[in-house]
Amino acid sequence: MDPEPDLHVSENGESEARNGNVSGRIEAFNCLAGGNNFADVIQAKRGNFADVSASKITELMKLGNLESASTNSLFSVVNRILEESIEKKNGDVTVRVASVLKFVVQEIEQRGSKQVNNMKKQSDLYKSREDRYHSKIRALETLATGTGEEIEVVMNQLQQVKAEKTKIEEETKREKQDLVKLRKEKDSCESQLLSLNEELALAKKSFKDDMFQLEKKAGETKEKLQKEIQELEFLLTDSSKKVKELEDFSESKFLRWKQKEQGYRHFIDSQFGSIQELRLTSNSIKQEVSKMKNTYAEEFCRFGLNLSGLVDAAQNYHSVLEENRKLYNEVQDLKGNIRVYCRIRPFLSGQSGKQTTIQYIGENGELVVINPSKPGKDSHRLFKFNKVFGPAASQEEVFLDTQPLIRSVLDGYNVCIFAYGQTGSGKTYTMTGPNATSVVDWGVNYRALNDLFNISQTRRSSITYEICVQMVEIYNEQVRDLLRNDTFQKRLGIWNTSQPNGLAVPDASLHPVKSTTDVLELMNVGLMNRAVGATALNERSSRSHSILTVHVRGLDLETNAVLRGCLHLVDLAGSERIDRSEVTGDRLREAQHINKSLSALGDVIFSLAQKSAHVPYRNSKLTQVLQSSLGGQAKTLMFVQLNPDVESYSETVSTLKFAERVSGVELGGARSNKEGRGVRDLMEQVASLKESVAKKDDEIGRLRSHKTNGNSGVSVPVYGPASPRRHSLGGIRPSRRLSGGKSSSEKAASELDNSSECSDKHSESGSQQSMDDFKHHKEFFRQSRLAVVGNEKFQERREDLHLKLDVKGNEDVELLGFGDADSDERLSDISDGVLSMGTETDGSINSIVEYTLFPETVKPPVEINEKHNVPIQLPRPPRQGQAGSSRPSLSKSSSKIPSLKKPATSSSSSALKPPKKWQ
Ligand SMILES: Nc1ncnc2c1ncn2[C@@H]1O[C@H](COP(=O)(O)OP(=O)(O)OP(=O)(O)O)[C@@H](O)[C@H]1O
Repeated sequence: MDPEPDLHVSENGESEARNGNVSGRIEAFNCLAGGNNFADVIQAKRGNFADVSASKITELMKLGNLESASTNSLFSVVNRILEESIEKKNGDVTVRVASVLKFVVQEIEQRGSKQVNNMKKQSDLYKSREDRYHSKIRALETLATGTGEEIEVVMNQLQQVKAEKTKIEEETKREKQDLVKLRKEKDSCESQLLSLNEELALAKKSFKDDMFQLEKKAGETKEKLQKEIQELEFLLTDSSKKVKELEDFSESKFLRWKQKEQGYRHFIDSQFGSIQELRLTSNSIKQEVSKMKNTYAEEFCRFGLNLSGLVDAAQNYHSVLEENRKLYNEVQDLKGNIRVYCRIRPFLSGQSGKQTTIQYIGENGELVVINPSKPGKDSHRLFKFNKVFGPAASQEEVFLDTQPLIRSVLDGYNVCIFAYGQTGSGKTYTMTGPNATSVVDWGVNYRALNDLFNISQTRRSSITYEICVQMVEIYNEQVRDLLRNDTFQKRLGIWNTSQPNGLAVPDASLHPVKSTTDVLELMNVGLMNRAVGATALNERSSRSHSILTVHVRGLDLETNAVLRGCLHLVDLAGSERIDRSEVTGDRLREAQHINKSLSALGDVIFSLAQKSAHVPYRNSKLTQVLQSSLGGQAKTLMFVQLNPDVESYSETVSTLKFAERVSGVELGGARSNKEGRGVRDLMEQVASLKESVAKKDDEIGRLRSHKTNGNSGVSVPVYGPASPRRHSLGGIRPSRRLSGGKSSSEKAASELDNSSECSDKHSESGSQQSMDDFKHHKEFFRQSRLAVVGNEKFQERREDLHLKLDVKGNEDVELLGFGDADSDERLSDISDGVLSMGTETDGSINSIVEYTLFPETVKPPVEINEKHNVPIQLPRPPRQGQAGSSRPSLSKSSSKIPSLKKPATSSSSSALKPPKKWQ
């Protein structure tokens, strides 16, 4: 900090140097002694200069406060004012600031001019002093020339003066320098002043603009406020009016409410009275209700007890239904009905927009198809089968219902499963499956064999099984072995009788298989060899019937009994009409053959349904191959495949009609091909009996000749052949046919009675041995008749034995009960002349039991049609209390089980009508 100068500048501009220092004086000039006062004022007002009123500032200026302020402080004041004014941008402040600035600038200017004047005056003063000193020097010089001493004094004085002079000169020099500095300062002040002026002008301008804007805004706001005030005033007047109205209204309402309140009070009083009354009555009602509640609770308890019984019954209803279904199937099994499962193919990819003919699929095998293109009364058709599988049914579901049938092959039954339906309806899909490599997609064939292997493995400790397969196809009425490549084109012969070993095509190669893998390999070979072609209905259509035959031979390790089962798995060729498949040439020939063979299949089935004496198996290779499974004691299952497309409606209906006829066919109860030890013992017994009979015959003959020779006087009557064999062949059979009313076993026993009587009568000297043998035989039949009621298998043995004794001689032993002979003994064109006799029973267990238990319900006697040597069924006398046959038809039996009743369709009776056309 500079020391505060103690120099005063008088008003007339003369400065008095107290310390004799010029620069100090100039500083003192700059830092006005009285400036402290103004600076204090400014200091006090710093940052709040806007609040200094204009009058006060003018007052301050008038008082000379500014004059006494230093230039630096004035500049700093100006700066601060400008900064603040820029910050605040206040219009009023700007005006005041402008005036202050003007004043300050004027002051600075005045000072500058004053300083210049002072400097001039000072330099004049110095000049005059110098002149005086010069004259003094000259005077002294003149004096010095007078005396030496004086000279010395003068010289000293002169030196002093010179020193003073140099001092003054130095001072002058310094002052000059100061002057230069002051000038410079003045220049900078002036330039600062200029820039300040410019800034002031700019600030003025911007302040003016701001002012204008603010004024404008103020005007607008004022207008707005005025408007709002007007509105508010208007609202105020309006609301006051409303308030008045409301007051009036509320007053009138208040009056009305008061009136109402009085009315309600009256009403409440009266209501209160009536409530009291009601309370009393409700109390009495409550008491009554509680009494009633108690009685109801008691009754509910009683009802609950009764209902629980009903609930149990309802819960059992479904199991009963299921049982009914099982029983129905069992009844069908016992009758030997062909089982029919219907499977509907889903629409294939790209067929999603197609209309379906399937309207309803029932749980109990009901199926309703409609013809959407021909709506009307007759557009709906109802069919009923053993089971209907919808489009969503999986391969596994389908097989689950087929499994029991396949398992019975291991118990020695013959089973035939075939798929029937138009081209592309899914026959191959069901039988083989779309992809042999995927187990999920496996069809019935693979699953069946897999199952056979699995079961045979689980039974291996008690029964050992051998399994062999054959695979043939029937293409254009030629049978081809699909598993023998070298003889692929070779035509195979078909045995024209049912073979004891179940080999319908003996020439076809027989392949032993030990695992499912073996089967898969063989079947792949077979499928590759199958004749396929494209038709308008299917890209890769099977143009042949393929037959996979599985032969099973089981040896019971305990009893040594041998089981023989045979499983035919048949994938028929498409059944569509020729015109639909749009084929010509070779394809036409194929289609004709296919249709012919399917038609022959229909004829056979129809003949079987009608129990015709003649079954035309020979009309096609297909029926010849399947003879053992269609007419024998086999279990048969048909898959009816349907294409749901509405365009296939007529095919679908004709397929369903065919299937319905098939489902009505009774083949007779299936029989197991079991060659047990008991049977073998019996056969041995029979053989020894026959031997002893033959011996007796010889003996009798010998005795007779001996008597004739020895006693010529006594004539010995000559009888016909005394052997039971000849007797049975000649005499017994016709008598059996006409005997009526007796069961086969009884008849056999009576025949034996007759024969023994005959022996007694005619061989007076017959040996005791022979008599014993016959008695033993007779006794055997009696025993077996008693046993049959509880033992069906024994019954079968007995019948076998009866047939053996009755029909044939020694050579029949091999065929008894083990082959695939037609148990109904219907006359087939294949067995013409071999099994020419009829029989009283249809060979089924049912009928045998029926004969045994109800001898009066025997079948009508059969007469021989002389011309054709064919047995003719005579009308059967109606059984007591029963109008029809002793073997109730399906519809009759099902009428006893309401849930299983067949739908009353026009085609339901068709099983008894000859088909117009099978295809
Ligand atoms: N249940 C099903 N689920 C899915 N696709 C099926 C089903 N049934 C059939 N298909 C498909 O329908 C098409 C025709 O089936 P498939 O070849 O088995 O008929 P098909 O009756 O054997 O014909 P063809 O008589 O010409 O041999 C095939 O593409 C098959 O994969």
